[in-house]
Amino acid sequence: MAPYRTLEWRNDALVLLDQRLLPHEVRYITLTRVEEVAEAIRNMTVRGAPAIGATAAYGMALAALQSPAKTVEDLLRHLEQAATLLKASRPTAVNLAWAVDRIMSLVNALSTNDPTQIFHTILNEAHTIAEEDVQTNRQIGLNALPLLPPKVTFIHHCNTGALATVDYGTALGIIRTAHEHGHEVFVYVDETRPRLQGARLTAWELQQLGIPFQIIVDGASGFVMRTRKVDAVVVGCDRVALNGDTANKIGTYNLALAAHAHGVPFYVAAPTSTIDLSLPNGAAIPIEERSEEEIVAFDGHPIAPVGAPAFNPAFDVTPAQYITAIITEAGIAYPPYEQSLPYQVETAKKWREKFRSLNR
Ligand SMILES: CSC[C@@H](O)[C@@H](O)C(=O)COP(=O)(O)O
Repeated sequence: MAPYRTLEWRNDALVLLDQRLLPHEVRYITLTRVEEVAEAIRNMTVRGAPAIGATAAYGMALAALQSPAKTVEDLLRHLEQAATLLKASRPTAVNLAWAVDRIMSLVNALSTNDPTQIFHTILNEAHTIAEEDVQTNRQIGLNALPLLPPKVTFIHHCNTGALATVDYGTALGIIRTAHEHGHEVFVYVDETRPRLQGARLTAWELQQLGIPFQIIVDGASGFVMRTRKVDAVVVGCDRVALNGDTANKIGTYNLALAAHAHGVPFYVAAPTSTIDLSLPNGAAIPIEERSEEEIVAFDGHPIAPVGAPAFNPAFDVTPAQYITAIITEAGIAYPPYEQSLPYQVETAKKWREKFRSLNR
């Protein structure tokens, strides 16, 4: 593994592992301004729904630290602007808004005249969000264990590992937990066009964990399911609507259709911070469109003819009917998701409050 976590707070700055350079270079960048944090999220220096949520929380701490405001009123105005900037940096993963709103509601509930106290409150909450993320991921892995046979072959899409979170990972965390608990694990790793999170990042993590795998091109998953024994597809998510419709990296929907056609269980690993109960279904999930450049060129090298147009939605929505189960830190949600998901969210919230009161 890399020497430090994907993201860490050190000496009043946010340190991020630059994921654009992996797997060939391990380089960290140090950010001291909220504008830099928003840009790092936008340009995918840091990516993965839980990781960008925690990053944004630390971005709010930087906003408080860098603010020239002399009064609490001015500081609150400055923080509102920072919240808007961060939330606009990537639209699909709800963890971003979830983390920023969590910080803002805490700040708004404070009655203090001391800007320093506001900064410390934000920083503590960012640390809490980061630590909760790691525990959540480990629990998702444990919750999934009963679903898996002792010898288990997965297909996995994108990167959902330690790099996509503060540590450990969600769907990759399930694979990791199975491996740690003695299951005989093999993973087909979707390369995940166009940014190759699978070939670059998931393969890098699996190699370091000593988990056997092969990279496949995204279009190979149907053939692999048909000709080789695949026990489960596991993916992460960027936003899950009340009815279970799930937004995740582009290509997930195709994978779910192939899994359905071949009778392979399709599991979504979802921290409850990624569940958006305010949306009745997936139609209202905002889907980020990224630049054509990501498709017509790779790493600055042109692939397509000069001037060729491209359409680049970064995510798609898998209808709930193709999802066998959604695994959260509170347990396993089965259809009908309108009933099971609110229960999971409520349970996780109660645990968080209990944990918070025990640590007070
Ligand atoms: C635990 S990560 C879950 C999702 O965020 C992941 O599957 C994904 O789609 C990441 O997309 P990315 O564009 O790399 O941020």
